[in-house]
Amino acid sequence: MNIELLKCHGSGNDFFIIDEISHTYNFTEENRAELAKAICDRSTELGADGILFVLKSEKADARMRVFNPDGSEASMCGNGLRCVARYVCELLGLKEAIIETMKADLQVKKQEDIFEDIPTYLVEISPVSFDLKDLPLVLDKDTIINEKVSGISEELAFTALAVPNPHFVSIVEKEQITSDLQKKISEYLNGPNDFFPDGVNVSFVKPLKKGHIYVRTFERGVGFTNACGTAMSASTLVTCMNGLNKIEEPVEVYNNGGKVRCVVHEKNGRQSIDLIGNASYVYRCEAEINMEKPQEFTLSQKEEHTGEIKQYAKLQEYAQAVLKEWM
Ligand SMILES: N[C@@H](CCC[C@H](N)C(=O)O)C(=O)O
Repeated sequence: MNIELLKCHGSGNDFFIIDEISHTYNFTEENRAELAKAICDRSTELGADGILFVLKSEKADARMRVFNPDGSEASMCGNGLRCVARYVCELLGLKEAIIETMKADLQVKKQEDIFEDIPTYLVEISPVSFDLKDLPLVLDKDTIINEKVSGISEELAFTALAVPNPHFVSIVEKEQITSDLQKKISEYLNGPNDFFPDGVNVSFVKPLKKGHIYVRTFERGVGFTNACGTAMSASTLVTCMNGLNKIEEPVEVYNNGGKVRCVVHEKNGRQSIDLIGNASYVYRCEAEINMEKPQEFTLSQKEEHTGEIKQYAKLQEYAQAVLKEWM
């Protein structure tokens, strides 16, 4: 089977978009999982943090399904949704759209460029839940908000929230960022453990100065990535709950792949977050894939988006310089 792939990224969190609106691939569920394992494998010519399948929707402008490199399906992906937002808006000639995801239909909108000549989209991150059953996190209580959980860390306090994919967030100091603590906790919680039966995305957040934070995430089904959009959104909310930032005010969120902007909203006691950032294209190619042996693919017609790559490098350089100064 010949499959068209579009390599894209949001904050250096990179994905392949597979368009099932314009093409009929007739993937089975097993095909999707196996395809993710094969083409996201970084030891191959391809490699990515996930696949974004873009499908027709009966109730929205399009539907997004996200698969992690380990073949698991994620309920949401913030950086991926910005890329899908751009793809769908350009495909359908729209400035805003509604995208159906596993648990919610979400609003996406074209925005003013976050940095010179960087295609920028705003995506809605919601619903938010602190109910441990929604992650799930197995503990004999309903929520974990800024609490130490015995058996996970005696040192750090965490907040558990679903947006709606599961996140475990701790506000830390620089020493904890540079230590191997996050790796140890994340690997434990994403292996066989008594707390998170489905694994969890684990983020360390370092406040830089008012309105600016740094977030690093170990993603479930992936490992450390340059950035995780839902994690940066969840982390911004956690900093607002801690009085470090304010609801309705933009927060600049730095990450290892660049920067985004998050705005937390609260209405009738329910929170949602706007995640605003780049949706960049890297290259397009065609892959000849035998679904019986997807790891033995061959590639053709690679076409690079060199202008976008160069432009994004400037944003990255800027973000790195800020981090060097403020961390
Ligand atoms: N990178 C994503 C999140 C992808 C899914 C995550 N690994 C999970 O399993 O929940 C983002 O940008 O939000």
